[in-house]
Amino acid sequence: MAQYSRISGSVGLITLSNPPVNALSAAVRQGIVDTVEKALGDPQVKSVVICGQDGIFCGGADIKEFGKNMSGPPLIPMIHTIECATKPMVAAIEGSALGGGLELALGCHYRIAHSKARLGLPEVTLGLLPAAGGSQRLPRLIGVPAALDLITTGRHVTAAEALQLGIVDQVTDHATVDAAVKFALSVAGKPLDTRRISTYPCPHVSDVDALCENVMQKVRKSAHGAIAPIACVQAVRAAATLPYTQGMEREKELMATLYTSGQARALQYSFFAQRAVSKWRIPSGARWDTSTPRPLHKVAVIGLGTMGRGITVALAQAGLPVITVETHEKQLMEAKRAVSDMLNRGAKRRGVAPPLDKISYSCNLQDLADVDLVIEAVFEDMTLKKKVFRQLSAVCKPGTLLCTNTSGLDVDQLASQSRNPELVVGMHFFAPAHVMKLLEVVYGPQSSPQAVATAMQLGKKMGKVSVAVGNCRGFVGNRMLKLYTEQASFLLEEGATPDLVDQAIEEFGFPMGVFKVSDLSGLDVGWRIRKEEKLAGLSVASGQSTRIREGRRYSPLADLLCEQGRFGQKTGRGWYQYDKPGGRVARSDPWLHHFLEEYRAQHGLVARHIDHQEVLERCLYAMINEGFRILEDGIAAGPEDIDVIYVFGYGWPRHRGGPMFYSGMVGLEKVLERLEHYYQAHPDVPHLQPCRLLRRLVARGSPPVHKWREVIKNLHSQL
Ligand SMILES: CCCCCC/C=C/CC(=O)SCCNC(=O)CCNC(=O)[C@H](O)C(C)(C)COP(=O)(O)OP(=O)(O)OC[C@H]1O[C@@H](n2cnc3c(N)ncnc32)[C@H](O)[C@@H]1OP(=O)(O)O
Repeated sequence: MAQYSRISGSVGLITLSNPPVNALSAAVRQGIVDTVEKALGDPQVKSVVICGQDGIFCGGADIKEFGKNMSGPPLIPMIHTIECATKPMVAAIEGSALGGGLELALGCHYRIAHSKARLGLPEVTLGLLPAAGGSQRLPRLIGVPAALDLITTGRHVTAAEALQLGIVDQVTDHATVDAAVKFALSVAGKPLDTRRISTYPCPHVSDVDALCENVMQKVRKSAHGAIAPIACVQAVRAAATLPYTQGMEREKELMATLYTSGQARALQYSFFAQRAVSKWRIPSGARWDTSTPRPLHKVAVIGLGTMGRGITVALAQAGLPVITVETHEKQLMEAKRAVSDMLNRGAKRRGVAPPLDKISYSCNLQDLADVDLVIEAVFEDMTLKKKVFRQLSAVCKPGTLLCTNTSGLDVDQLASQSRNPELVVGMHFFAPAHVMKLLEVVYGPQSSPQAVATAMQLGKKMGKVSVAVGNCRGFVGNRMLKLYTEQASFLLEEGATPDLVDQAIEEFGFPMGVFKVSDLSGLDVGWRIRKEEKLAGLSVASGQSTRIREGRRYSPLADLLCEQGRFGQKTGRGWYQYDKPGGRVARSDPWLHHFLEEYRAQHGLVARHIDHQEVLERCLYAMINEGFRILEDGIAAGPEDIDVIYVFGYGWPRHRGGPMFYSGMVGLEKVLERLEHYYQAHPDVPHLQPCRLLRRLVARGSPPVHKWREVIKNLHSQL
């Protein structure tokens, strides 16, 4: 787990060896302890280089070991021994030095990094802090403000930035280990007193309390209830105000609270869930490791509205040649300007050249004859999309993959319009498409393994977290969201206000409450869909009660607001009021409260007191119940898929893992009991009826989330 050799006569070389990222498992830590002892005890060795096998220094502590009984040598004394060594210790950093990996490097006397290496202390993203001395050494090395930035955000820095900050001593474009060995030879025998970071005083900051308080306030605002960023500030403050040994005590104390917290469990689950979804498998038996994606030389986007433009930008930024098509020259030119602006802004931010030359613009569908993949992003209208699919099917070369960007339309219906339905998949992007990380890749019963693999790989290339999901109304994300927003409206009917509901949701950790999101995205979008579905507007069958549609409870509140022209931010009025159309700051609206009172009076509803707990239970448990139904239906392969969709696409607080993980944290019995309670109170809301899988899991003793797949498999085999 750590190999030892002597090279260039007097350099001891320690190579961490634990593929794929050389994580510091118990065996690796033991290997380091043993090989360091060997190197220090070998009189021939005058200096030591520590590197990692296969081009990566170290991805940090082995996250799989967290939550289990820790065995093997602990990191802190191991790093302390390295720092106290009387022979120069040099870290040769290639690939990544993250978390415990960087802490190990900070224990060394020198650090040489390859120019492509990335360094960071991302523990905060796992609900932890750098507790192997990282929170105490980094501020001593680079100063408190820079350390606060790196430790509270967990961001990775490039080798160039690391050099500028003073984290590394040298950056090389050549073989890193060779450079480190050369360096180690040059420093052999030199005094090390000035190289032990733990002995450095923390660089002076004029008002450390004010600085830390300022950062604390920022962190509190952006953390949405996450505790690790706050502990990170406290740990760095200890480095700035206490001697090293006392700072280490504080680091340990803070870590002890985080290490066993539910938030750390949720964040670590989320880390693995994000990776698990890339290993997709679908009911046809096709899977990630047996399906070969199609090479993409040229792709196309049809329809350059908001979504089409964002998708074009994401494709061009991923380095793909894109041809875009709009119906009219005027719209095409408008879109070209907007796309170019977006690319220019993105390039400026990243300090690179804008990939403007990757995109060509056309009004002629015939220009798509030679593309390998098309993403159709026209208006969300089935008739229009079908027409486009028929045209594409006639124009494109055989084998071209046809993808539709839709937020919920039936992908199978569209596939039926194509000559090759096996080459059709849905690609549900989230707005703004060049920014949002989530992509739902929607497969149908006929989609070929290659089509799914290609869309998944394309998503990855665009930097997205792609999740393969089955075809159903709203797919996974929007299908669940519908139940959440529906409950929110019911709560208004029963006595809540948008302010109260949003406050409860934001306190839970969502960046924005349900009504603020609705105002932001525009109430008219859902209204148009409900009118098409004949749930709203003039086409509603006469004689139907306003509050019942298709035999179940329906809230017409959003429709009524739309009838008044209250579409949200864009009209300056919605569930809230704004200072002007397009205004961003939501203010409570007395008109709305009065409107709700009148509505209740009109329908004989008596307002009752609703507390935050009920808001959360009604909105979140209804959504979670639908998540279980989605698993039951086989639309998502496992709870991780749903959780990743919610964390990356819907603002679910990552430190709560995702809706399915959260239900396990709450306790499945409790979720079941509360759903039963609410279903009894609202029998006209069938979605509150606890579904079979939830009942089955509770009957099986509520196994942890990673065991659910077995229960789901059994359930499917009985159907
Ligand atoms: C009181 C107790 C004191 C305890 C002290 C504990 C101290 C903790 C400090 C830490 O070090 S916490 C860990 C900090 N490190 C990280 O957060 C890094 C996590 N990893 C990454 O960011 C990336 O994996 C990477 C290193 C940048 C590589 O990215 P790449 O895209 O190349 O590969 P992935 O698909 O992400 O990963 C490949 C494979 O490796 C698994 N893995 C990655 N890192 C770890 C890890 N630190 N521990 C265990 N496993 C890891 C990952 O899950 C993938 O596995 P798969 O099975 O192939 O999906």
